[in-house]
Amino acid sequence: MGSEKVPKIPVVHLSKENFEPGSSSWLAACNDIRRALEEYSFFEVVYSEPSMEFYREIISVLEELFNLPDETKTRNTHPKIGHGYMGKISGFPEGLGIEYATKKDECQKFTSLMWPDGNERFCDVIHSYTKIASELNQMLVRMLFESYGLKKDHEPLLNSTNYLLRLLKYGRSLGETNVGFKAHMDKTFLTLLYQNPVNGLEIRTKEGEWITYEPSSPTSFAVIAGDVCMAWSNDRIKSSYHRVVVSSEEDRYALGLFTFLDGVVQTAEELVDDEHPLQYKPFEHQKLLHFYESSNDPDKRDINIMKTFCGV
Ligand SMILES: O=C(O)CCC(=O)C(=O)O
Ligand SMILES: [Fe+2]
Repeated sequence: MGSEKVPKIPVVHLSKENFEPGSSSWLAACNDIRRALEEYSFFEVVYSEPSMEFYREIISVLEELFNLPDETKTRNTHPKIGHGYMGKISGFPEGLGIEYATKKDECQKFTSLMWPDGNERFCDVIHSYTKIASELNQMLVRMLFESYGLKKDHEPLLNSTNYLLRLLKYGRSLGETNVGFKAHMDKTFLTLLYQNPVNGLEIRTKEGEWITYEPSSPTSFAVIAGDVCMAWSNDRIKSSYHRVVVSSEEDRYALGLFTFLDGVVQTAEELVDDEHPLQYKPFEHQKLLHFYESSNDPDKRDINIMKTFCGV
């Protein structure tokens, strides 16, 4: 019998209510999060929300949105790639972005663009979902800082965080065998992904093996480390290389919450020492996005662009 270990995506259980910062279970979870990110750049968090009933609402409003005519969805324009409407091009899902989605008026603006006569239910559901996911993101950042012994330092980072919500649909057209998202690394600090029961998200391990994310419950989120987390952590946490391959007949819906930072981002000085010499110069997150978008390198999705952008 083979004794080879099959790599498994780490799972962390967190609850909004029953979790006292500083308690032993909190500190143990902080360390689990750090270890998961250092080892896999990715983990599953089983959270206390959303309820099953709210989960159904989320998926139902997504179906309603993607059923709108293309000429309505394409009204969602944005100068930044992936922030507005993403058409159905080969290798990518259909997507719609809502920048600053934690703000109710931004959700309202998007809703009015899609439904000029209004759609209060859509607006409320999407805004409430973003609230849940952004609170979870804040808790995770706080725990990550704490696990490195950087107790109070998470506040400036959280205060300068902006959220982009991307709504995604992977639907197979006639004749297509699968639909997906080409392998890439996110240009975020962290990304939180939530989905319907149709799987497809895969991550590549350090050993080069692709493993499928199979969420264990409707309160599971995938947590993905992005390029900015890699620079902040001085390469202790690598950016996750991931892709989506959906071969199911059923449509896959996913919601991605992407975090971007204002101002200058610097590597945490406590994470620089003789064993871990400084890898990245301070940089602006917005300039990183611009650098990536304006690069003509056909392999830019597959390489560590941080080294070229701001490597020491
Ligand atoms: O659909 C997913 O689960 C992943 C999407 C993704 O990787 C992205 O939007 O950057
Ligand atoms: Fe991604």
